Amino acid sequence: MTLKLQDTSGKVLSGPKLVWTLIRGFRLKYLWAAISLFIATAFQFVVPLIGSATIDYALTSEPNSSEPILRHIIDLLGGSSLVSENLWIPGVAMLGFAALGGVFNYFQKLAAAKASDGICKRLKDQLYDHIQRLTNSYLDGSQTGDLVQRCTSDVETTRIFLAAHIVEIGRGLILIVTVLPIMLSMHVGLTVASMALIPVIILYSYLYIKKVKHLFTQVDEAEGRLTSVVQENITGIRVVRAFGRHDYEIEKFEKPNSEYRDTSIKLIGIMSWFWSVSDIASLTQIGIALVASSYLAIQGSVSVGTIFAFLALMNMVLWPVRMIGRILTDFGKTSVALQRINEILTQPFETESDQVEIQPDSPSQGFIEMKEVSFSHNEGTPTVNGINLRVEPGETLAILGPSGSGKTTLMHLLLRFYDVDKGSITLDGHDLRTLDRAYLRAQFGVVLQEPFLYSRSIASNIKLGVESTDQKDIEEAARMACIHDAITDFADGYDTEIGEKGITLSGGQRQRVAISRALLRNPPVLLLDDALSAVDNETESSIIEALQKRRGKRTTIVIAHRLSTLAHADKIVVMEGGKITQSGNHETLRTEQGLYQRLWNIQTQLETILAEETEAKAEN
Ligand SMILES: Nc1ncnc2c1ncn2[C@@H]1O[C@H](COP(=O)(O)OP(=O)(O)OP(=O)(O)O)[C@@H](O)[C@H]1O
Repeated sequence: MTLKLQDTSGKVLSGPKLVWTLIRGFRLKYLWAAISLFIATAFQFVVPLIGSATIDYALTSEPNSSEPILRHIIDLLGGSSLVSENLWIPGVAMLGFAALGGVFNYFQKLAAAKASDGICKRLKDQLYDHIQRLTNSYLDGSQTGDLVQRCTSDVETTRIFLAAHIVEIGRGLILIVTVLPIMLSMHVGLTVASMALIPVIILYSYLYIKKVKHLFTQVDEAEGRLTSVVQENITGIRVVRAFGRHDYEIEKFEKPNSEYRDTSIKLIGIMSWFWSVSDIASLTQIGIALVASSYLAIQGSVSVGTIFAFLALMNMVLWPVRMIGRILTDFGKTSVALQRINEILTQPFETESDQVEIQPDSPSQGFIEMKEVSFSHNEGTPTVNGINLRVEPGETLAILGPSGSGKTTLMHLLLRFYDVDKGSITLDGHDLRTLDRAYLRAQFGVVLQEPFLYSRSIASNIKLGVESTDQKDIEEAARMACIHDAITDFADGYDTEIGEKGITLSGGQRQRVAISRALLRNPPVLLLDDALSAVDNETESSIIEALQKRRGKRTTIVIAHRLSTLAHADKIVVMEGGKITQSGNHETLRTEQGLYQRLWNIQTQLETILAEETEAKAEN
């Protein structure tokens, strides 16, 4: 069931409506919790009534005709003479009722815990699912730590509220509704004196929390920033060490850490005032009740037992009233947390498009065409501009260009991580924007510039994205990527765990595992973004040799800086400043003035120098 925490006009829900929507699907559990609570409360307030009746009717022999409830209780216990001679009877009855109250309290807590855990699991599932499908632009602009905090800490704040406080609100209402008539039936004046400040305390709590709600947002956001810094630091700990940036990082951490501390202290300070004032008000209420009941007792208009019952019942009501402050505080925090969660849940999916998306029946032929493609990450300067490219089925295209010239961006546009701003990209003649994204991405085998491997076995990393496969195919893909021998050298071979709980692969090994993963899919189009940058020359030529076998059958697009990786391609394009400045093949570009020729000359000169040095060494 998908939760929507906003109304049809897009306004985020608040107050009771928010809670009511949140508990959808778990309302029966809360109903059972409320019934258990009602029974528990009923048992609990019988206890002071028995005490009161025992004092009045059995001990002090002061029956008061205005308190039929107490007299009725004594009659139920066997009459005043029997009770006064057998004081264990009210004692056992009080214990029994208190125990029964405890049992039903347990039922209530269990039901509320099951409901709140269920609601939060659903919320986390929904968040996780939504994050998988968010647009790349949203993810580019988000801090990972903050997203993690929304999925964990914000959901936890919600869980605590749902587990403890919804039922507390119920308890407060039940107590007020049930205890008030009993108190009124015993003594109207004393009831008014015992309850006079309660509406004031409730109103004060409501207004106060409303006023400081923005502070909850500040604390939550400060915590988000802190989590982001920690997350970033741990991810980049090697860079920090390599550059000796400990002090800088500690200083950088200091700022959000102090900010979090300061906002928390500010909130605690303000909340302490709130608690103190509401405690003083509650104690004043008890004082008023004590003075009033003592006065009435001196006047002789109420019995000692009535005072005992009154004070006990008033305490029972006052406790949830004091809890209202805590409930409202936590509700304030929870609504801020839910707003932050809702912000993610209302982000559009990357698949939401006005155009009808088609899913061709057969795999792609690998025919790619780009016409006048322009795209900009940020408004203003285009990242790529006026790109025209044609890659025939089975052809190998190589892209070369200085850093930041837009090569990776072009590949991301092909995978439809982003949509083009102008122009069009087609696959087999279909505009990418009309193709089903899952179909589109299934046509590509991709090795990203920074290959990501999961903390799982090597085999599971290679077969990622392939429904079912046998070991033979995994090994074949690993052989093509020249990593099979290295894997079998590990004690656990393909079952070797990578990452936190396992071994750490070298940069070149990681790249080759990622290449195996892409090759195993046997995709119509293979995209390699600087995928051979970390492998040695010999391994590079073996991989290229293996890739050549795909030639004519499967399309390959290679982005690289080394000419040795590019030279074999059918077509080579040079990108500079987001534009294609040259295109041809190795032979034509080698002789044409431009970046390719300059790189070729540098490389040839280096080779000549190396050859001369080797010759000189050999002569010596
Ligand atoms: N997600 C993004 N948000 C904003 N700008 C981006 C983003 N990704 C890349 N850019 C910018 O777009 C430009 C092109 O980046 P791109 O990664 O396509 O270059 P590249 O040619 O692949 O570089 P390299 O050879 O270093 O990998 C760069 O100026 C980069 O800063």
